Amino acid sequence: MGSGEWCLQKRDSFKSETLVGNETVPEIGCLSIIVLGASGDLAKKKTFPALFHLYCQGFLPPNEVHIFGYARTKISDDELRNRISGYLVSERSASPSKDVSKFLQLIKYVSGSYDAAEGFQTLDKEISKHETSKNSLEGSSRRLFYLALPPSVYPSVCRMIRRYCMNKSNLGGWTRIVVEKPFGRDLGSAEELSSQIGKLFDEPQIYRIDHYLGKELVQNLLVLRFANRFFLPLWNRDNIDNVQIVFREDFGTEGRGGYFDEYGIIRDIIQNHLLQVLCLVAMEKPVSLKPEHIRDEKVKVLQSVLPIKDEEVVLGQYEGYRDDPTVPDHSNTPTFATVILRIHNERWEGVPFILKAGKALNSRKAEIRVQFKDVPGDIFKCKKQGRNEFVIRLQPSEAMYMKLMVSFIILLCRSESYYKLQKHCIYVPLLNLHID
Ligand SMILES: NC(=O)C1=CN([C@@H]2O[C@H](COP(=O)(O)OP(=O)(O)OC[C@H]3O[C@@H](n4cnc5c(N)ncnc54)[C@H](OP(=O)(O)O)[C@@H]3O)[C@@H](O)[C@H]2O)C=CC1
Ligand SMILES: O=C1O[C@H](COP(=O)(O)O)[C@@H](O)[C@H](O)[C@H]1O
Repeated sequence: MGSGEWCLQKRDSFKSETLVGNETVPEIGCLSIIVLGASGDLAKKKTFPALFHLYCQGFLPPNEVHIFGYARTKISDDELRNRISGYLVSERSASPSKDVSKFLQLIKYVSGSYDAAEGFQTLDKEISKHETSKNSLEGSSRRLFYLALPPSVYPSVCRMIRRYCMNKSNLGGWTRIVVEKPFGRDLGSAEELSSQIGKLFDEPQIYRIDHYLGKELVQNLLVLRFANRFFLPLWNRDNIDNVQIVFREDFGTEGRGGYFDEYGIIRDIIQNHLLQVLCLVAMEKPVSLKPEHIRDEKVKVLQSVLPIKDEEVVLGQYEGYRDDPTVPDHSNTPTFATVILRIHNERWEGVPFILKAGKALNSRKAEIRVQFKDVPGDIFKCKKQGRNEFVIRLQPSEAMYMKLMVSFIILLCRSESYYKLQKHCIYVPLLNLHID
């Protein structure tokens, strides 16, 4: 396959095999995907669009998959469909509007609270109705619960699922839950959450996710670092001056105050997305690509981070944040933060990792900027000499580029202006060449 070509593998469905006792049994039942918090921002911007992409690629065949939305807001099936339809974009489909309307027909909405039996009993009835209509043998069907909700409600929602909505017996079917970040508010609440969910579900049933790990260039970080000789000798304190990991968004909370104000930008972005990226940038080579080996190396990085100094933290809140009706009038929650982390180990001693995140800024961008040290013994005596940088732009328009020093003459030598320049040029300045 030539570079730049897409590799799209069509699968018939998500069916595979599941372990029942000591035996593997083929999955034969139908699949229900239940999005809890379906009225919210994550659901409309990311979860339903992601399901739509899977549907368009043939992973969610309508004869065996149904999707349920659940939240407290009292809306009809069609109202939910209208809320999300504008976010469903299929660039590669021949008939996008047909795909959208077929996909929307797979969705049913159930309204109910997150801590009372009634809503979850109704939800269970609706799921069972769908399973029966597909002639799915009781116990063979698969139920995937996606919690697009603030972490404060995970324990009660998990209890309700456990009590009222589990797959009924063990005939190759299963019940799984997907939980979003942030996982709690601090160490104590994260440990408590883990133990609460752990009492209700076995570890293989629980999926904790961070969608930054699914971004193409984040997935590429290990390959970049450990499959390219180029970077091996440079990636350390001898050559790198600082690393900046930056997230900026050009919109504010937009009605998400119910979740955001309780957590703030540090818990929303830095503690999870940016720390995951930091770990991949800073970690040592794992023994293999097994998840446990990668996790072990990430944990070592986190264990080596020194306590943060107050003078190396800046917090801010954008003007107008409190005008959002879902935000309390006197909120002190930060919507911007810069934090310097220092990793106390042989590779990174003395190299600041500058983490920045902010909402309602002037542009939308997420990037990793590695700034190299100045070249020793500069013979060019050029005060404008910039630093070498290696930049990985995670979004928008994924890119990797380097900032290198070159001479002006070389840059223009193939263009007409070179010849014009030659006549006048006595002094050749150094240029910061930006290769995108
Ligand atoms: N938005 C995004 O792009 C992303 C968000 N996430 C994570 O997803 C989760 C949800 O975020 P998001 O959808 O943005 O947030 P929202 O504020 O949109 O909340 C989602 C839904 O949860 C319910 N809800 C909100 N606040 C509360 C509350 N205090 N108690 C009970 N229910 C509440 C509301 O539904 P109703 O009132 O109808 O019940 C709301 O529609 C968070 O953990 C966030 O970190 C992760 C990745 C990206
Ligand atoms: O997790 C979150 O991420 C989004 C930004 O995600 P992106 O993939 O569009 O960069 C952010 O808006 C939200 O506040 C946060 O909860």
